[in-house]
Order: sequence, then C-alpha cells, then structure tokens
Amino acid sequence: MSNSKSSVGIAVMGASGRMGQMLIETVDASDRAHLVAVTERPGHDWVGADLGEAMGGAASGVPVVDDPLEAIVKAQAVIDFTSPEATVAHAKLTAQARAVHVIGTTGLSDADIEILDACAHHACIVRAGNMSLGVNLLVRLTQQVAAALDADFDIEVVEAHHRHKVDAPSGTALMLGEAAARGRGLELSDVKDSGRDGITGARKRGDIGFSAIRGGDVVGEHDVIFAADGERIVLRHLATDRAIFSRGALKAALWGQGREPGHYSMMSVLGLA
Ligand SMILES: NC(=O)C1=CN([C@@H]2O[C@H](COP(=O)(O)OP(=O)(O)OC[C@H]3O[C@@H](n4cnc5c(N)ncnc54)[C@H](OP(=O)(O)O)[C@@H]3O)[C@@H](O)[C@H]2O)C=CC1
Ligand SMILES: O=C(O)C1=N[C@H](C(=O)O)C[C@H](O)C1
Repeated sequence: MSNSKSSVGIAVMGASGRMGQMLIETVDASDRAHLVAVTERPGHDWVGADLGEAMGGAASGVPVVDDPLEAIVKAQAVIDFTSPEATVAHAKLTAQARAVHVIGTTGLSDADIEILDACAHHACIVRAGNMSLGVNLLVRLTQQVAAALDADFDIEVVEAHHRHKVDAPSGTALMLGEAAARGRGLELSDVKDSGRDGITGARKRGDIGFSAIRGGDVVGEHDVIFAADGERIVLRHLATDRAIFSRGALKAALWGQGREPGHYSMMSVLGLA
C-alpha cells in the first residue's frame, strides 16, 4: 500500500460487496493510491470493525464506518459500486466535498442520472456501466458495425450474469444498445425491446432487443448479435475476473484528479472518446 505525498487517497463505498472487496485489493496493490476510508450500510456486521480483520486478515488501521460523509471528507477520490439509492446520496456529498466520484453502480433511473448531472456541476464524476477496457472497446466497435449495416440486420444484445445480480438489462447491455442505436442515428428509448414474454408479435424491424440470463457465478458475458437472412455477426465480451472492473475504476479515480467538474465516461478515461 502506497502512502507517499503524490499517492491519491481513496474511499471505497460498500466495502464488503463483491466489487468492494476487489477494489480494496486493487487499491492496496497500487503504488499510486492508498485506502483512506471504507463504508458499509448502517446495521451491517462490518461497521465498527477494522477492515483488514473484517476481511479475515491482519489489522489494517482502516475502520469500516457507516457515515458516508466521514469517509468522503478524507478522500481525494470515492469509488462507488453500491446501489442506486446509496450512490445518489453519495453524489450529493462528493459534490460538496469536491471529491472525484467514480460510479460503477448500475440500475440507475433517469431521475437518478439527472441528480448526478446536477452534482457533476461541482465535482468530477466518472460513471460507466462497465469499467473494463475490453467492453469500452466493444462499445466503440458496436457503434461502427451498426453504422455500417442497415435494418436488414436485427440487433439483439444478450447478457449473462451471476445469480445475485439485481438489475436487468445489465449496465453493459444498455451501453451496447445505446452504441448500436447511436450507430443508426437513433435514440435507444425509441427502439428498445426488452423482456419479451408471451404472445409478443413478430419482431419489429429496427428494434434493438435485450435478453438476460442469470445463474451461478458468471462474472459477466455480453453478445451483440447482428442477425440477417443467411448470416449473423456476433461481437462478444467475456469477463472472467472482476479485477478488470476495479482496475478501470482506479484508473478513473487517478484520471479525475485536478479535472474540471463534469459527468465523464470511461471512454474519456481510456482515450476512446
Ligand atoms: N461498472 C462496472 O464495471 C461494474 C458495475 N457493477 C455494479 O456495481 C454494483 C455492485 O455490484 P456487486 O459488488 O456485485 O454487489 P454487492 O451487493 O456484492 O455489493 C454492493 C455493496 O454495497 C453495499 N451497500 C448498499 N448500500 C450501501 C450504503 N448505503 N452504504 C454503504 N454500502 C452500501 C452493500 O451492502 P449490503 O449487501 O449489506 O446491502 C454491498 O456490500 C451493481 O450495481 C453492479 O451492477 C459490478 C461490477 C462491474
Ligand atoms: O453486477 C455485475 O456483476 C456486473 N455489472 C455490470 C453491468 O451491469 O453490466 C458490469 C459487469 O457486467 C458485472
């Protein structure tokens, strides 16, 4: 764990979560950042414990707190993979503290995103439904392929995740669908077809369909299918290790230092914008 003058102080929200624990490992292994604070939901078993001991190791000297403000005021960057409700509450505080807020949380509503837009007038927010290099490159490729093909090619986004995931379509699937719609010069909301069940009628030409599979420990799999008569193109990303997301999030936290307030995506961080 680095703690030199140039090292960036990071707060991780939702420390006990699948991503929370991965983020803590990634920050600990970095020579450009160090952990200054971690939070958990009020009432969680870990609150009040030493983080290292709560994770089953040696004492780390970092307590798990349930007051987000207590964590945010110590940090130069806040990394947040929690729930939509918690993330919106955290954004109001990071805006006041002028801390960089890296948001990986998915399932945010349009109203939530409007609040984040307002907070981004005061602080740098980097938000993406997927922080991996591979998926962000796939987003770019999806837009290009969609732009090259007409509506004779039906576009379907199929995603698979572990049994604990609570939102669908995944944040990544929505990024891919938005990229496909953009490639065709359309708004996704005008052509989105999600959650087919029962007598749905035939597929509408030009629609972008979404299907979600949930099971086991699947980290995250996404296919963008372009299906025409007689041929199919499939663009695919397979995540096998959550470290791809935490490495991306830490990169965003470092990129955000000294950055003008604004609501940025990983495309900017990765130089793909
Ligand atoms: N953008 C990306 O690259 C990625 C995004 N994600 C997204 O990140 C989010 C989290 O995923 P995952 O780690 O699998 O989920 P988990 O449920 O494992 O983790 C979420 C954690 O946040 C905690 N939490 C909830 N509310 C609060 C609060 N108010 N204050 C502090 N902590 C809180 C939860 O506690 P408790 O369980 O007690 O409620 C839990 O420990 C999801 O939205 C997921 O889709 C995931 C991977 C990659
Ligand atoms: O909940 C997850 O696990 C993941 N969520 C993100 C999403 O909704 O796309 C990113 C990744 O696929 C894992």
